[in-house]
Amino acid sequence: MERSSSTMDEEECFKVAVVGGGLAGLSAAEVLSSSTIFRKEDVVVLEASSSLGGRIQSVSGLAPWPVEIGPEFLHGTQNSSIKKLVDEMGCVQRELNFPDYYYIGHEGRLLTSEQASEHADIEMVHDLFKALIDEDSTPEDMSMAEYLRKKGVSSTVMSFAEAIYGNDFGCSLDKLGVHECIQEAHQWIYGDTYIILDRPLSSVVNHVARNLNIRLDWAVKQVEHLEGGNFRLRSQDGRTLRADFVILAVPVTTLQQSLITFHPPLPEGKLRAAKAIGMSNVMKVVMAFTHQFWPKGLFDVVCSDCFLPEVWMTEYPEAPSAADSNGDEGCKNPGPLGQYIVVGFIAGDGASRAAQLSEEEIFLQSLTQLDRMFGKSDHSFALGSSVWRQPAKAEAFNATSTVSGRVFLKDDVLDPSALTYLAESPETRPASHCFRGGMIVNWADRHFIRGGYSHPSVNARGARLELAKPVGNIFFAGEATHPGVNPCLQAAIDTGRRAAHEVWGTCRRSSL
Ligand SMILES: Cc1cc2nc3c(=O)[nH]c(=O)nc-3n(C[C@H](O)[C@H](O)[C@H](O)COP(=O)(O)OP(=O)(O)OC[C@H]3O[C@@H](n4cnc5c(N)ncnc54)[C@H](O)[C@@H]3O)c2cc1C
Repeated sequence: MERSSSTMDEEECFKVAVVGGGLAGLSAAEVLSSSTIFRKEDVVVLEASSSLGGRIQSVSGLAPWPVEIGPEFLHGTQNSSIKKLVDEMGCVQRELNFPDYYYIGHEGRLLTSEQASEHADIEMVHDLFKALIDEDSTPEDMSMAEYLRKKGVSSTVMSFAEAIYGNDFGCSLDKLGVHECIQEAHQWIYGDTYIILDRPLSSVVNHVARNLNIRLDWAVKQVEHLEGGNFRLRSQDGRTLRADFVILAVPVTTLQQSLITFHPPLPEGKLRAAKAIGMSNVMKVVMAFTHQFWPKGLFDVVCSDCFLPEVWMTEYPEAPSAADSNGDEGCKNPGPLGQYIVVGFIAGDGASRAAQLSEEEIFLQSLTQLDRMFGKSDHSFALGSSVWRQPAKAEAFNATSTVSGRVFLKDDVLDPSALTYLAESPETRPASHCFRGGMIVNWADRHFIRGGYSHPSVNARGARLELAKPVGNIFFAGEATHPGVNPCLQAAIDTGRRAAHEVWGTCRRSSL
């Protein structure tokens, strides 16, 4: 093995290069850097973008608190590495019920979960999913859309299933694979509780990264296996370094789209496995309001037949919490637009369709939906009402236009004449009335991510295990390599730690 952090022909040499500074890569580097066989300087994390965290990102300026534009919740409290980590960090945690309301778009009705349990179509969706998981004999693999069609469900039931399950899984029903859905349900060991933290998830990232050797803006373009047995990694801008071991902790889209090339190429089976695992688009529409216009206690609404299939309301702590005093970046009050935040969550085909619209049109559709859900009915406004700025033609925008990550103010979105109209219509248009601005985040357009998260996919049996298998001294981590079809934060941590132990095991074997 070569000496670490040394230079050879002016090339730095490390024992391990971890590619990707999301939670998976950082967890891998944390295990290795604190092990008995590596020192901090032996392990380098190469992150393509200019910040750590990957899909964990928050923005300031919308609310009195950084708003998460990626993950927001801890899914489950049992057997969970992320839960253990935030407990160790002393984070205050709040439990949430999900979903606690349903909105039936075509009927214009808002139902509590108790009322929903008496709604035949909603109950049928839950029963069909439960029966699929509990069935003794697994059906042949197919998409959930096909499975439900075979069960003869109505278009209304299909549309509930799309909003309740498809959107949550991060894809459309025609991409959701029944075998991996069953596998996920059987291997889900974390429980059903949703947790939200008193501080941004970037605090967890910073905590894991606190003692690591990190290079930002280091986008790996090529991994070359050299004759001496080690690897040369080349960045997009031509820098190089060497390492004895490589851990790839990048999103599965990076392999699917061959954004990193390998010499010699990775085995065909590895690429087939990567391509078998679906990762659809996910879009978040974050909106800031000056007032709460929804019933007290309402947290989350799953909406069928609507532009936004799910919305949730976030109330941020009024007093600064521990995170502020810890001096975490982005936690200072930046002068919020509103105290009340509503997040619209769109996945799969809905997100891809929305990405073709202008930002104005996306806000228009979202606010009109919220007005209908929570305002007194007023038949005088229709979708696309002329009080809004005339949206530019959809085809004038390509997908990139919706990911500017820019904060839009009300005036950017509204025609001046609309302001007078809305001032007079707080009851019928409660959301538009107190809307102050927002942000649209289209994850397919995040250059180094290119999608939301991996979802149960058709004909993907065994693909995650195959993706996770080492190729020589190249090891694989990241949520899509979790065998439990689990695209969550704990999967990122667990796969990173697993890859670190594989490197460690290989090192120990070679030194015996
Ligand atoms: C909108 C959204 C909402 C979500 N909600 C939740 C939630 O509520 N709860 C939950 O548990 N999970 C949620 N998730 C999933 C969760 O975010 C992921 O499971 C987790 O963050 C994945 O971590 P990772 O390290 O595997 O990948 P990533 O976080 O994607 O990290 C990969 C890193 O690799 C870097 N990279 C890519 N290419 C290169 C290259 N060539 N060279 C160097 N670096 C490179 C990327 O920049 C990135 O930093 C959500 C995801 C999204 C997008």
